[in-house]
Amino acid sequence: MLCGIQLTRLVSRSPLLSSSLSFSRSSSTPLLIRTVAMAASSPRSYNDAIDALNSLQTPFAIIEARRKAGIRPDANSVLEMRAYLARIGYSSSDLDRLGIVHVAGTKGKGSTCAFVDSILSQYHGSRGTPRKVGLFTSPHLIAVRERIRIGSRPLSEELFARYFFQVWDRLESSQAAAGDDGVVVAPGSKPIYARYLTLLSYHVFLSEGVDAAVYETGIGGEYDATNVVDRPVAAGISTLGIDHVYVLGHTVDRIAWHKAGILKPGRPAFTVEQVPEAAAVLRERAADKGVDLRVLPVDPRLAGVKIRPDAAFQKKNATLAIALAEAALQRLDPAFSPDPHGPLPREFVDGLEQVVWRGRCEATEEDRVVWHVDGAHTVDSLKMAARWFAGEWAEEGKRSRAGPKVLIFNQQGRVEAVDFLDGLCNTVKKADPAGRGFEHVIFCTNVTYAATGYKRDFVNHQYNPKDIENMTMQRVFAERWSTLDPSANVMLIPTIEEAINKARSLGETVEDDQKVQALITGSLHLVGGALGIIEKADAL
Ligand SMILES: Nc1ncnc2c1ncn2[C@@H]1O[C@H](COP(=O)(O)OP(=O)(O)OP(=O)(O)O)[C@@H](O)[C@H]1O
Ligand SMILES: [Mg+2]
Ligand SMILES: [Mg+2]
Repeated sequence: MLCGIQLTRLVSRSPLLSSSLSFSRSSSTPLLIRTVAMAASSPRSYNDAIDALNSLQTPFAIIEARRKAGIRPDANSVLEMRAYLARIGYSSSDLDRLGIVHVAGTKGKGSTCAFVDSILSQYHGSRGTPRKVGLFTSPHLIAVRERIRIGSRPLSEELFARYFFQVWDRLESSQAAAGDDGVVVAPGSKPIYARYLTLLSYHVFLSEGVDAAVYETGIGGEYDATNVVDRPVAAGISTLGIDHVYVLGHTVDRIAWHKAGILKPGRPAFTVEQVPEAAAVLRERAADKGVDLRVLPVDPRLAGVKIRPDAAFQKKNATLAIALAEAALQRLDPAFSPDPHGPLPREFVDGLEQVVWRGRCEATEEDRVVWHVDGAHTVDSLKMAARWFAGEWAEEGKRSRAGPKVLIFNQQGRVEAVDFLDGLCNTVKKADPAGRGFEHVIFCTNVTYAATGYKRDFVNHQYNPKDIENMTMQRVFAERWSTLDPSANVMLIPTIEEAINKARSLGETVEDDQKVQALITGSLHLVGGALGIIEKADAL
């Protein structure tokens, strides 16, 4: 026992750092070369591509050094992306062929993009327009390839590997020392992980003849890798709040400044209602750029449309998606004309109702456990997730099935994550008429399996390996939770697999008609790993 916290397995004995990959952080340079050499001589499979991609992650030590030196992404980041784009054979005007809908925001970017994609795919199905719809999102839930979709389906492993190495070879063979904007990137060099995937997405979509591509920004907007698009068919900014404070700044107005970087002169632009500080910055930046930014109240045409979850935040996402899809269709189909007062076209309703966006407010049930899974990882979105869980739990209560509440939580990257816990704890307590919070609270790492470590697609060099081995963050979380709710049974469990097994074993102790009500949240990597284990498969 550790200050009332039960340590379920001795952390020092856990194989946390064993991974399905052959290289370690301490020897990344020579092994990186080996990975590349292997890739060149082998059949170049999907796994080879993921290994090569993982070698492009910035190691923890370099991230730390940059942080200490105060180095942040700046205008050069975008110039470098343009240079890389040129090296793989494209100019930013080639991107015009993609009919890009560009989305930034702190929360709801991915959901909004998925809605737009789903609506456009319905249109494709019924009218043949667009010809092909592409979707680029981040991060991934189960596998890297789901970040690049065509026709709403993740790129196949085969296509991913083929295009991945085409980009790789073009970059390696390029002798150019300067991009079209004069920025020098070393000959043969490659951009880091997220930028490489962005570059790859352009190559995939252009090669495959995509004519409507929906793009989620990675971090921010102004200096984001996706911000090489000069003429999007429309830009949208979803709900703003606090996240990525090191890169974007600590206040919502700084954050809004970055996000507004995707607004482009003369191009349709939309946002939803924002907190006043954010709204003011968006307005100012839009005016500076000569952009007519429309602020959308929740679309009244959504009445009667079954959006999941049926929550205010999701209606905002859907509202933004409708406006973006309308703008894209106006470009593509001269016959299309939106009717702001009439009912939504069938394709919009079907697109919104049938969207698949996994790992967000997702419930799945087994014998003794109902799993509630949500990848929220900011203060605000965790409150949303907690509210959703509390609502679901109340419904289960009406059916007398509500067994004990179990939380499985992790957030690896953000030191401020300990402050996420208060809202989560209190929201759930408030929703229980007896004022009880989670009876059992498990903090684990994002390491997938007890025996084999990380699944390849989740290998992450960006965190301090010692912190993971010692469960440093999780210990801080556990202590905070014990203060917030002394009656909770707080546990530290090293891997996702073991955390799930623990929740299942709690299910063995409940009454026959009851089910453990488990919430898994705090990190999309946690949630993706958990879904893979719960479903015993890659849940793509
Ligand atoms: N508009 C919103 N406001 C607040 N929370 C939201 C909103 N939309 C979604 N969320 C919450 O955030 C979670 C993540 O949603 P989504 O994937 O759409 O966000 P995102 O902006 O792509 O986030 P990230 O890329 O940082 O993971 C959802 O599961 C939900 O709990
Ligand atoms: Mg984010
Ligand atoms: Mg996202």
